[in-house]
Amino acid sequence: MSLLEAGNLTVRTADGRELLRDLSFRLARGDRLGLIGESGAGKSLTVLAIVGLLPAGMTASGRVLLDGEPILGAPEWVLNTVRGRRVAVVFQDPLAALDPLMRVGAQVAEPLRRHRGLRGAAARRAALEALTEVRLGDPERIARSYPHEISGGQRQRVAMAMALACEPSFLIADEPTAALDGTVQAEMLALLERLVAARGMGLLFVGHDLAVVARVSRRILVLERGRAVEEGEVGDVLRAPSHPHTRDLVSAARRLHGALERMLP
Ligand SMILES: Nc1ncnc2c1ncn2[C@@H]1O[C@H](COP(=O)(O)OP(=O)(O)OP(=O)(O)O)[C@@H](O)[C@H]1O
Repeated sequence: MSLLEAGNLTVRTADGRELLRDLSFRLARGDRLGLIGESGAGKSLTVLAIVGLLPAGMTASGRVLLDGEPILGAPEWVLNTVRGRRVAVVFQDPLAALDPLMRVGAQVAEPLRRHRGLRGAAARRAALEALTEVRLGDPERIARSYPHEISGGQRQRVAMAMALACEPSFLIADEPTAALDGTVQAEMLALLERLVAARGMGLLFVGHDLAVVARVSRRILVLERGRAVEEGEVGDVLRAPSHPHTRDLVSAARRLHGALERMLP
């Protein structure tokens, strides 16, 4: 059985416009699928539809199964037990996931309280462990800080610690490194790869940068204007892209890479 299965997933606006059309894919436990496409292709709506967080007025149809259990259209109380415990999402902007008025440690402890019933010292200890696992130096200090007192890279690690605290089997990372600069981005990707491998989680990695998506994914699904246009193993897609849109993405990435190579001594 797949960890996640999306079948004919379609998202419509209130006035009936289809923003995502007939998207179908499967993800096995421990597998890594990259979802790539230009701005506006429908990547974020795919993520929001899976976790039942579409903007007001939009509706999703089709199937989304998690471990064989339908979650699309499931009542809110069911989704509340799924989100954060079985499926976790890390978004591009960690500030959006963090409460500016709450210390980091208390925020990381929150999902542990809600889903695992941890309280007091046990919750604090588990939160510190979660912060240590994402390789944050001096986790005690970080736990005492407010979000604005730590760097952007540290905030994204905190968001990752929150996402992973309850040991979900499925992680969705929606452009998690897009707001970070080069070195911090590379460190974050290495951390993500290590944690996904160590825990055997399924990963849906969303991005617009082919080099980044190809690095962390085993398979890749290309979206164009709300439709899947190509799917395959990363190596195959990079070597022999079959759809014109994929060919454009690959040649753009090659040009960028080639330009860098030429600038190097
Ligand atoms: N709240 C909304 N109301 C109306 N249309 C929306 C809304 N959110 C997104 N859309 C439209 O849906 C389409 C897909 O948007 P989506 O955010 O999923 O794209 P994306 O691939 O994630 O792009 P980006 O890389 O820029 O985040 C776009 O045409 C966008 O304009």
